Amino acid sequence: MSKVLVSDPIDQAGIDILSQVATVDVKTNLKPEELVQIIGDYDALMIRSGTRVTKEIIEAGTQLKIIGRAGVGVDNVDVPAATRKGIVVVNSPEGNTIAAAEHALAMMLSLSRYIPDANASVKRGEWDRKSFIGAEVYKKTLGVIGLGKIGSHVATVAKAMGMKLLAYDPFISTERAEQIGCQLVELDLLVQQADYITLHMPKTPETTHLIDAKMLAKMKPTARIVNCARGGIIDEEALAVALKEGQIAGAALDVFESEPLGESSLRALGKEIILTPHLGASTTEAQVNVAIDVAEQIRDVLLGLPARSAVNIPGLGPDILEELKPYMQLAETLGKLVGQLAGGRVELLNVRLQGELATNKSQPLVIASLKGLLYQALRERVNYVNATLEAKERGIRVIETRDAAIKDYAGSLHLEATGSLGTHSVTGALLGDGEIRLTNIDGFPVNVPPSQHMLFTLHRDMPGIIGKLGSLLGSFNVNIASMQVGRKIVRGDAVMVLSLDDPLPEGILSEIKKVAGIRDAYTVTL
Ligand SMILES: NC(=O)c1ccc[n+]([C@@H]2O[C@H](COP(=O)([O-])OP(=O)(O)OC[C@H]3O[C@@H](n4cnc5c(N)ncnc54)[C@H](O)[C@@H]3O)[C@@H](O)[C@H]2O)c1
Ligand SMILES: O=C(O)CC[C@@H](O)C(=O)O
Repeated sequence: MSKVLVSDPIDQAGIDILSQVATVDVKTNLKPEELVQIIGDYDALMIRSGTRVTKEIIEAGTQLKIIGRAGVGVDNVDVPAATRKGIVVVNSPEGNTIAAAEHALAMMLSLSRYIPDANASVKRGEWDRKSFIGAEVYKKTLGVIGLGKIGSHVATVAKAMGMKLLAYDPFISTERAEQIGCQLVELDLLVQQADYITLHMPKTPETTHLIDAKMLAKMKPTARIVNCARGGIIDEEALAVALKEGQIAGAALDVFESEPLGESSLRALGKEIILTPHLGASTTEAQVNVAIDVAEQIRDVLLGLPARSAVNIPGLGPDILEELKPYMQLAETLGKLVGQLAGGRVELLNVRLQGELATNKSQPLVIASLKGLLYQALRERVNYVNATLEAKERGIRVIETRDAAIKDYAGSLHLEATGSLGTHSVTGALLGDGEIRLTNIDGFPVNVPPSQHMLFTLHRDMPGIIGKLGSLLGSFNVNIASMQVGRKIVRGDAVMVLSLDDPLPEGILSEIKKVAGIRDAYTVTL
């Protein structure tokens, strides 16, 4: 019989499902070194946010087939390490949506009426009615940043309470926002006009400290902000200053840059702030939902069936999976790349399956391309199961073509994304050893392996340009690992593809675009 280790508190409904097919050991509060010692005995690991599944733990899990995260965020799992070892990582993308949305709404109302402090004062034996004069949300403007599953539910309920809705989400279409009753606006306008702001996007390099001192300074002095998404989207130090100096009226936080929250200037503030210990998903209903959702997937995988919400490996039959697995990685990488080159909102994705990939069996590669494309917006919430639906909801049209006659490589994949900022294309193939090669960028032939940090320029092929770019990167202490120019004619238009050892520091992209001969530049993180 298989063995499952449950290392965080999980609802009994989940344990019951696992017990149908496996021996289940519940061992919570394990130290990392204790987990490394025992994980070798287990076929599956089920966690919540309390267990950090590091590379060391994954390496020691010699029998591990699946890691199940009872919740959305897999930020506590080293997914690349699991993928390398062929371990499926599954989550529950929707099980706690309502719980998190209701927590955000509860935070907004509590903040408006000072409920936590008023309650504490009565419990201290006081009867103070003057200190807790609140504000109504009716007819006020709510700015929703991140109009995905949770943001949409918050917006729908807020509308029913008579609020006017603004939304900012660079990956959502105007039509989709209007369906939910929101006016899609730029971020600056939202923060300037909103009486209440609620955050519902993932934590990414773009959203980290998105709400910083400058952004807080743009808000109304009566504005109140709620963060039930991820810690670090708000700069906590800047927020404490803004609240102390009365730049904004209030804030309610469920999530923190570092959890559990340690020493923090936020704790010293008064009734203008509410702090909860990451309780967004903590309802009985949500915990039952996520436990059942993830336990069923662990059960299925242990029985040799596909998982329905795999973050890393698709829920396909083992035979097709085996055949397509290397190409799935290619498709996802190309999707990530073309999405970042296109920037902003993508409206159309053209996927051309070439050479031996031009068969019906390759359809999952279209899904993998979409998963890669949507990763920028949705991070671990997009998977092979929901990618098509998420794309449809975002108004992304997908055109799939097949061309068996293109035989530069045994099989290759060409993606073209058209969005609000223009059209970009990438082509890629696999070498004999399974290594990915980018073979064409925006119509220019190249031959480069993808790397984590990349820089692409569109420029005029002329003497000195490579040197200028090299010294500019050097002056910012950015090390170039490799560089290649793709051109069609000498001294015509060209692309330069650079693999960098380090991420590009902020501000450098605009400097690069100023170099004479460079028309455009894009950074990509894979
Ligand atoms: N507090 C909790 O316990 C709790 C519980 C569940 C989820 N969460 C968090 O809530 C957040 C939202 O979850 P969800 O299920 O609604 O996710 P989702 O994927 O359905 O929606 C996220 C939305 O954010 C948008 N987005 C991405 N980058 C953005 C940017 N730079 N600016 C604005 N919008 C951007 C995406 O387009 C997407 O529409 C996530 O961070 C998730 O981890 C917290
Ligand atoms: O309570 C939890 O397990 C975390 C919930 C939430 O942040 C998630 O990512 O699903």
